[in-house]
Amino acid sequence: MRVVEIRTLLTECLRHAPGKTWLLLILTPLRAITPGLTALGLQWIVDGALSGSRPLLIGGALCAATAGAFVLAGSRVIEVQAGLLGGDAGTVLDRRIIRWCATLPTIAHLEDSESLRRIEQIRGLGGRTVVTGMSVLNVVQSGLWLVITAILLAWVHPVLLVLPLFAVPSMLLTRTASRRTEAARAETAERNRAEQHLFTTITEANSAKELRLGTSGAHAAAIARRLREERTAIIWRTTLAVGGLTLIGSLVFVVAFIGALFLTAQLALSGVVSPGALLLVATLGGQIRGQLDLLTNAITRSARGLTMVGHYLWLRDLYAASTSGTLSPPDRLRDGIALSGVDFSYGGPPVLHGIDLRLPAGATVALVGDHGSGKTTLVKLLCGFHRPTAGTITVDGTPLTEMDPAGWRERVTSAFQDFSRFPFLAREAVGVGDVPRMHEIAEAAEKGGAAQVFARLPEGEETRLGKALGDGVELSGGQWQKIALSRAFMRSMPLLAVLDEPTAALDAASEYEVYQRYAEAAQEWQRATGGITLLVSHRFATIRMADLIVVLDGGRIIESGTHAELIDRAGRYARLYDLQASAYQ
Ligand SMILES: Nc1ncnc2c1ncn2[C@@H]1O[C@H](COP(=O)(O)OP(=O)(O)OP(=O)(O)O)[C@@H](O)[C@H]1O
Repeated sequence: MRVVEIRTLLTECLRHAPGKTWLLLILTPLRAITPGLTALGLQWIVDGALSGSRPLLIGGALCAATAGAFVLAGSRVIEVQAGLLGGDAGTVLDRRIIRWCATLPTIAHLEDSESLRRIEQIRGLGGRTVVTGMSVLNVVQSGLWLVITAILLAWVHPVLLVLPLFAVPSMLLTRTASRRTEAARAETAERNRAEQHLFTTITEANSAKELRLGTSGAHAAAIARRLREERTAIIWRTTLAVGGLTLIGSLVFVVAFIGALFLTAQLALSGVVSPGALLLVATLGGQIRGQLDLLTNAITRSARGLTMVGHYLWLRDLYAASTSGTLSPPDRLRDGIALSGVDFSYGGPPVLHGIDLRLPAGATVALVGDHGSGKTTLVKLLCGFHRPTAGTITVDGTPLTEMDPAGWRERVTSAFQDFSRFPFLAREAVGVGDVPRMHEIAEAAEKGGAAQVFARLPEGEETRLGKALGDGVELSGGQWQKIALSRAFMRSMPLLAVLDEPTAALDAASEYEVYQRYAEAAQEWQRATGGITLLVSHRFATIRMADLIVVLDGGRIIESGTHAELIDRAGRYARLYDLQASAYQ
């Protein structure tokens, strides 16, 4: 039993639409008495007619009519109320889910396939809120119906009590079948997502060049075909198994039902029960399978819906845990940012080990290392996108986890190698770097190089970029980078400014120039706020400008110091520096 999930659902419905919820809570289980009332009514009508008893005939007709009226009117009321409740509570839940997904400060859930699967399943929760709630109520209704049916059958003859038992194997097999369907759904969801991702990659302008020049296009198409074939095989296997299981279950019950009718007919012939009892048993017995199907469907639907509610609770807890910090970041850094014993893993083997590092206030720090050595991961931890698996990060002595993530993010600016290509107007693509100051882009556009890009656009900064939101102008890789860099310049007083290879598409001279310009601009706010600039680059002309250089290898810090100190030490940094210098000679 998923008590927590059911309680959450009930609480949400009662909070947003108490009247409709109470009405459904009362009316739905009441539906359980209608089939029994109909069967009893029919028996009395037959017995009344055969014995000439007017009260029995009228009583039977009243019973059957009341049950019929309730089925018609009650079900309509339930349907309408459930629809309205779905609108009320479902909309609130959907809005909340979107807000949590959009504002969750950490990004671990977007880099892990299990979390992505959960998020994909949560997406439809709003629309399914009432379906799930009604399914839970239908389980209660069908359970009650079963009890009433058992009492009526036992009243005819105690042996008939075993009839519903013969429907149990059928029910269990149907449940097994629906579990298999559920498992197949989960198994195909991941392939479906991978297939969609491949389709997007194949049809995106960005990847078109590589796909056409290399053999990766054919490779991607082959993977998509394999995923589709695997998906179809899973669906076929499941459909066959599910069909076989439900057929066996149905056959068992049909044999038992025929036996029950035969027994009642014998009892009626020998005068032990009235002839009307045969109609009662036929009516109730004929409904057992259908009602048990309703029960198993209701169980399956509630299980699926409650799994979604479970995912919703997971997202809620994730959101609560990652936004638990409340402290505001300092106005200015006095000491700096310190990492102590920091380990990190993306779920597999650790990618950062025992990082002890102090980034002094007002300094420019460069991270150096081979591809995959952990530079971007370290940057992501400092931005608060991930939390360390062990160890602490403190800002002027305050743990980052205790800080309000939104507040910290407002004091961090960043430009990444995999920067976003926002399909907005050119000025907006820069301005979103600091939404409250969105219209003051001139300085940032100048410093980051976007001003040069604007000058070449047909409608200047009013030009729409990219093709995703209309027929905009497509930019070159370097031009997009200048837009991204300018966006990073929008925050005027950051405590941490990250430049993680945002200039990789520029040549070495242009990168040097950009960083020079950046360093000049940074001096002002570094003095004013004690802010730290964190550079990630593979180019030593840029790296050597930093006050502190940190060399990473396999997720560990192997050297740190100024350029001069590291050259004197003649270690890894000095060797890499010599290698690059000799390549330029
Ligand atoms: N989202 C992720 N999920 C799982 N593993 C990841 C993820 N991102 C990075 N890694 C792994 O973490 C390690 C460090 O990666 P990271 O991106 O931090 O390296 P890097 O030094 O920035 O590399 P580069 O110079 O190529 O940008 C690598 O082994 C990489 O495979």
